[in-house]
Amino acid sequence: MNIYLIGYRCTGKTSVGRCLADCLDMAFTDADEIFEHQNKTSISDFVVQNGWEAFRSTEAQILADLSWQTGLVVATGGGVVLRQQNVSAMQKSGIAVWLTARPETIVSRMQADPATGSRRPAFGSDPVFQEVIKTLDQRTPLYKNACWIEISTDDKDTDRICHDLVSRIKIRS
Ligand SMILES: Nc1ncnc2c1ncn2[C@@H]1O[C@H](COP(=O)(O)OP(=O)(O)OP(=O)(O)O)[C@@H](O)[C@H]1O
Ligand SMILES: O=C(O)C1=C[C@@H](O)[C@@H](O)[C@H](O)C1
Ligand SMILES: [Mg+2]
Repeated sequence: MNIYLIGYRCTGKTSVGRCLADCLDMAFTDADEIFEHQNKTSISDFVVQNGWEAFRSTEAQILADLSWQTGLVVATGGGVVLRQQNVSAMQKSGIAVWLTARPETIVSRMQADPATGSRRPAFGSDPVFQEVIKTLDQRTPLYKNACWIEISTDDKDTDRICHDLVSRIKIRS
């Protein structure tokens, strides 16, 4: 069984995922890192050259490959729920945990993280706060539908989130 961390940009999928894998003695993997490694380019450069649909297709292929493996904690990309085939692959091969955060939290983490320029290209021309509100509005039902557990990451450090998550996974399984 795999544990998939889903949620918007900067909700902490990568940070919490590493900690969770350590705590549960599972292997950690990050779909965005695999993407950049396989394509030998940053996500931002890939999207500029090939567009978002090409990104989504490659992302789906990576997810499908991971879903054949077991014992993984997978930090997914923030848009993984946009394709139903990804949701089905996650549900067949494990459980999905939805990490949430307020839009203000997301924007402040995005602005502080040096990886934003290369990993989190804008979806359009909206100012970042508006983009976050609009995209969360579209995706919230998709995250909700895909997940087994939902956990807020506001005002908590990664260790605390990880600890809470381990307890909740143990109670529910
Ligand atoms: N609980 C937290 N408290 C404070 N800062 C956090 C927390 N979780 C993550 N961060 C910070 O937010 C930034 C993004 O974190 P991370 O890369 O784990 O998010 P992500 O959900 O994997 O994002 P993406 O979808 O873009 O891959 C990092 O700078 C990280 O240190
Ligand atoms: O929210 C999104 O659609 C994305 C989030 C990142 O993790 C990357 O997967 C990419 O920038 C797309
Ligand atoms: Mg990540």
